[in-house]
Formats: sequence, structure tokens, C-alpha cells
Amino acid sequence: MTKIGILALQGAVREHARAVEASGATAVEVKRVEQLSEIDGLILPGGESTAMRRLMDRSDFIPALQAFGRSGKPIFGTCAGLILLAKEIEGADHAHLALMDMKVARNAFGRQVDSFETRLDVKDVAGDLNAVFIRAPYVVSVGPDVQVLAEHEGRIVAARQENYLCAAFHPELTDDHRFAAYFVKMVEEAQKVAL
Ligand SMILES: NC(=O)CC[C@H](N)C(=O)O
Repeated sequence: MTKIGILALQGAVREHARAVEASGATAVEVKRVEQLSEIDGLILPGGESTAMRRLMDRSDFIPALQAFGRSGKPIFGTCAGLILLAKEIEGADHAHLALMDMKVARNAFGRQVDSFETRLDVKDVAGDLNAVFIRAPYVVSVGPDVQVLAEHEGRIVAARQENYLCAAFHPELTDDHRFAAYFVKMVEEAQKVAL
């Protein structure tokens, strides 16, 4: 069975595991670099990107995750995970994994709307997805290889570039698992290509 890891250093791990299992794959909590060799795809959950980065640096996760992505294995970043994937972060000197050709802004929806829920049309996923945003980032601009999957009020909130997928919101916080199912399918397709 397809095994999907969830980076379990910090953040919303259990909800992603539930969504992955509901979509027919096996979920694995990834806490050590060595576990990356056992999984077919990886989810970078929401949480706090700066805290995650600190924990990742303790065990050399950055180069290991970059190699994982460059080998063609799919990675899905949600919220803080989207920030980890971006090549450029507005107002910051350094990016983290720098795997997706896009610039992102952190906490970009403003303080007065710390969190909100809205209905989104996500290309190839669902026309009516309930999306929960929590101190969410958004994508400011994308390179030519990045496909925009969803926008909210003119801001990009979901995108895909080859084996990389990202969402500014938390698809794991509702009982609608269509976004997780889309990622599971991406992982299954990548496995077929690798055979
Ligand atoms: N819910 C989230 O993941 C919020 C992301 C967080 N604001 C960050 O910058 O990392």
C-alpha cells in the first residue's frame, strides 16, 4: 500500500494522518531523516514555520527533504508547509526548502482576520471546498512551471509544480478529504512512473 509520511516535528499531524487513511493510503509520522526512505510521499503540515525550521536544522532534515523532492517523490505543504516549500519568503533573507518556484508572504491575511473559513474552487480537486485559514500565508507570485489551483480574493492560495503541491489553508481540518485524495493520487501516479 502507498505510504505517506507526515513530518511530525511540530504542528497539525494527526488530522493529516486521518485524511490520508480515509483516502486509502497508510500514514506514517516522520520524526527521523532515515524514515524518508520508507515513504512514497510526504506532507509538511501547518504549524509555525520558524519553529519547524529550528527543529529541522537539528537533524539535517533540509538537505534530506530536498533530495527526497528532487528524486520525484511528491511533497504537499499546507500553511506553514507551503512556506517551507517556497523559493522566496517576503521580508526574509533565506528560504527553507526552496523547492517551489514561488514567492510567499507570511501571516498575509492580516491580524483582524486571524482565521476564517471560506468556500473555494480548487482546480482538479473540488469546486466547493470548505477551506479553513489560520494565520495563513498566501502566494505572492509564481514562476512559469507553477500551476495556480485556487485563489481567494485575488490571492493565490493553492498551487502545484510537478511533484510539489501546496495550500495556504488547512484541508485536514474538515471531514471533506478530497484534497488529501488528490495528493494520494499524485503519489500513486509518481510510483507508477518510478517503476
Ligand atoms: N497555520 C499555520 O500553519 C500558520 C503559519 C504560520 N503563520 C507561519 O508563518 O509559519
